[in-house]
Amino acid sequence: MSALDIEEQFVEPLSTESSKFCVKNFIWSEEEWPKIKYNNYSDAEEVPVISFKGILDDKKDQDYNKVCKAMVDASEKWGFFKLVNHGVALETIEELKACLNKLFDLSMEQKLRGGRSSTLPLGYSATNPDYGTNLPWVEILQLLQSTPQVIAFATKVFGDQHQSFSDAMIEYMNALDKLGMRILEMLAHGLGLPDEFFVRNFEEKEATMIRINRYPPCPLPEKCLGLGSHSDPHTLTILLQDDVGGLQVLKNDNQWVGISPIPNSFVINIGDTLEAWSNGRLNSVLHRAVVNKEKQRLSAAYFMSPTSSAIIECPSQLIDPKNNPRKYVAFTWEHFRKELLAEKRVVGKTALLRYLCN
Ligand SMILES: O=C(O)CCC(=O)C(=O)O
Ligand SMILES: [Fe+2]
Repeated sequence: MSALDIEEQFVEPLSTESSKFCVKNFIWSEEEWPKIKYNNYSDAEEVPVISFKGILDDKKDQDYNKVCKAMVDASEKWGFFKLVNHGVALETIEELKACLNKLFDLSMEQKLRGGRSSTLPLGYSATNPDYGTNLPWVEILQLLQSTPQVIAFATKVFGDQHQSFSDAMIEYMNALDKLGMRILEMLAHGLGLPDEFFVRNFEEKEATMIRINRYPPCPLPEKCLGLGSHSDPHTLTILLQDDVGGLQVLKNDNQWVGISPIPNSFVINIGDTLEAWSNGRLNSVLHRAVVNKEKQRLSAAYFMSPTSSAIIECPSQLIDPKNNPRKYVAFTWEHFRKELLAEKRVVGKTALLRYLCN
C-alpha cells in the first residue's frame, strides 16, 4: 500500500457516528514523531527495579531502610522505577485486564453508553476529539476511585450484567490504594520525613483517578503517538502495562528511553504534585506512549491524588535557604486540578510553572 493510501485509511476502532477519522487525522507535528520503536529497549540504561520481597511484613529494619532509600534515589534520578513482589494479588490484576479487554472489545455504540455525560463526568472516550490536532491514538476509560461512579459507568454499559466489571475495578482500585499508600510512606521514610507525612493527606479517596488506555494497532506508528509527551500532574502514578511495550521516558540527556515490560510488575512514577512537595528532589519526568503496527496494547494508570483541600508545601527539613531555596509556593490539589481542567490538555511539563516562587 502506498504511503498516501495508508493515510486515507478509515480508522474504525477510534471513530464514532459523529467523529469519523482516517489515519491522516492522527498524524502529529513532525518534531513529535517518535524515532525509537515501541520494542526498542536495546541501548537503554534501564530504570531501577525495586522489590518488596521480605519487607511487606511491616518490619522497619535495615532492609526496609535500604529499599526506601533506593526508591528515593530512583525517583531523583529517573522519576521512574519498576516494582516487583509488590503484594497485589495476580488474580486481582488478571481479572481487571480481562474485564477491560472485554469492555474495549464491545461495539462502539455500547461503549459510548458509558461516555462522558451530565450524569457521568468521566467515562469512555475514543481518542480525544476535543484536542483538534495531535490526536492521541488511543481509547480511554477514566474513572474516579468512587464505587458509585464505577457502578454508574458499568451499569450504563452492561446494564444488570455489570457486577463482574464493577467488582474487578473496585477490588483493583482498593488494592492499588493500599500499595500507593505504602509507597508514599516509604518515600517519606527515605526522605527522612515522618512516615505519615504524605499519607495523612490522602483521606479523600475519590480524588484519585484511574485512566485506562487501549492503543489499537496503528498502520503509521512513525508519525502517530498513543499519548504525547507529558508529565503526570498528580502525586504518584502506578502504571500497569501488558507485555507489548510502548512507554518511553525522557532522560535528563534529552534521549527517549523505552521501558521494557517485565511480568507481574508495576511502573511507578512521580507526579508534579510530589515534585513540588519535595522541592524538586523527587522528579516528575516527561514520558509518552508510542504505538505499533502489529499489536494492541493495554495500560492502566492509577493516579494517586491527595484530598482536595490538602496543602502542598515542601516541609522545611527539605529546604536549605542557601543551596536549595524554596521553589514553589503552597497550593491545594483542588486549585491545581481546577487549573488543569481549564487548560484541557497538558503538554510537556509546564503545569507546575504557575506555582514557581517569584
Ligand atoms: O500507556 C502508557 O504506558 C503510558 C500512560 C500514561 O502515561 C498516562 O496515562 O498518563
Ligand atoms: Fe502519564
